[in-house]
Amino acid sequence: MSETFDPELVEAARKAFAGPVGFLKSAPSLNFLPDMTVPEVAFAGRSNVGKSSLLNALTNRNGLARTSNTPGRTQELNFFDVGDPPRFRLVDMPGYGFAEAPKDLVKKWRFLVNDFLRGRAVLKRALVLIDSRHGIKPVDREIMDMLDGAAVSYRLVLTKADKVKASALAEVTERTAAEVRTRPAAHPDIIPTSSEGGLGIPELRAAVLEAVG
Ligand SMILES: Nc1nc2c(ncn2[C@@H]2O[C@H](COP(=O)(O)OP(=O)(O)OP(=O)(O)O)[C@@H](O)[C@H]2O)c(=O)[nH]1
Ligand SMILES: [Mg+2]
Repeated sequence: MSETFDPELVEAARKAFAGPVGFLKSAPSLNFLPDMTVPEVAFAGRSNVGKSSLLNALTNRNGLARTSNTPGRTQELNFFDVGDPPRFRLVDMPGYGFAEAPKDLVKKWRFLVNDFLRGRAVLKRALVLIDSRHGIKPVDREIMDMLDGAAVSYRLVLTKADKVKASALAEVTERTAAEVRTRPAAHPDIIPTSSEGGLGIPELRAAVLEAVG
């Protein structure tokens, strides 16, 4: 189910995210990653699920991460530093699983999960975003299998909550929580969010701050 966060953590997270945010680097390949000096949280999910929009909502900066109606907008790993000096780093990942996705993108994703998500010591958590209207899809299960297999700690976040009725949101939250309960590396609680309406944004900030310690 959804979770209640300590108000002090929520306030600390609000302050942390209100500080300077800078685009650090776009990494076209795993040979060009930033140094491992700052703890990281990565945003994963199907194309068009709202990863870049959520990153903008969290940092309260429209247009920081580029968003688009066309699936496949984000093609590289994009790193954003929060705080100066940086307190943590947010990683906007390319989306997976869109219909027109070239085969090599699926391969690229396997590679990303195996080599980036598993191999990066500073990566504290992955957030796996799920569209509130659709719930978990088979391709999300594939990604969760990889994360469980690689023992990468992750948390499921519902996006676009403003697009569904409250009753449908409660239902998809419960259904999603029931499914992740059996997954070893998944956090048991789900955070429903909306980048448009602001639902769940303070809570997700708190979850990020908690993950980076
Ligand atoms: N109504 C509503 N629309 C949203 C929300 N979040 C994102 N969108 C819209 O969904 C579309 C995709 O958003 P992006 O943030 O670009 O999605 P993405 O996951 O980064 O996509 P890729 O980079 O292609 O993987 C855009 O048209 C957004 O405006 C939300 O919370 N509510
Ligand atoms: Mg994107």
